[in-house]
Amino acid sequence: MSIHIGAAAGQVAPVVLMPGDPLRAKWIAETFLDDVECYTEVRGMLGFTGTWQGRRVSVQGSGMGQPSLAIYANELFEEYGVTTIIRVGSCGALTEKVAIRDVVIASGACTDSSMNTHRFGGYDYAPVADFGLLRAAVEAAESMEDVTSHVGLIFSSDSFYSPRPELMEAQVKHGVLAVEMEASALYTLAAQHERRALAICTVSDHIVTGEETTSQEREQTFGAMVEMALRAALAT
Ligand SMILES: O=P(O)(O)O[C@H]1O[C@H](CO)[C@@H](O)[C@H]1O
Ligand SMILES: O=c1cc[nH]c(=O)[nH]1
Repeated sequence: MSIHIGAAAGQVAPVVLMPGDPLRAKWIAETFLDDVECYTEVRGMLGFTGTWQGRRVSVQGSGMGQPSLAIYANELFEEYGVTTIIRVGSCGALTEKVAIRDVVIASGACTDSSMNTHRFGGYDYAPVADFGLLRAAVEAAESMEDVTSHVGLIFSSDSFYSPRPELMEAQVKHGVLAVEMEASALYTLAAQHERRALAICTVSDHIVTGEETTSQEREQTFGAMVEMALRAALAT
């Protein structure tokens, strides 16, 4: 057991899907996996292992924000030998190029977080997705007819309720498609540990049009990104 994950050695699979919401983790495990066991309930941050098309896969909630995700990603990489983490999150669209419920596959993640400022002593660092996972996710997305997907930059913010939303305008002018709160830390930690990571997010809120989905929809209806993630993780 690690401090924040109550699993014994071997209970976590090498491939982990990671939603922020622990109840989305439960829904994913119950909906997509066979032979599911819950391996942790520590702090209510649920984790499950099961099989998908005969291959072992885990689903672990990360909580909200980069400090929380970093706790789970560090423990999964360092104490459970996890090789691959794919975040399956929700996000807010920052441009009308992206619609509510579209899926954004994040090639890279910008951030306002001090975590990387601190880590790199003020130098900029460009957190990017694992290329093999990115390519496999794009190939999976291209074969799925009922979902529109986009590949590009996202913004991992420390604030859901931003005190200075106008600062996002420059990001959008430089190609950022959507905002969420975890991918930058995930990509950085995967690079540090020489493991693979990708973030795939469904648009739950549209910052331009004001459209939004309900809590229940965020928990239980973003299945296309989960299928993409499973296909990407296990194709490579
Ligand atoms: O739905 P999840 O995966 O939690 O992701 C998004 O939703 C949360 C905010 O509501 C943040 O964690 C953000 O990144
Ligand atoms: O607007 C949004 C929606 C989901 N997650 C975020 O961080 N922001």
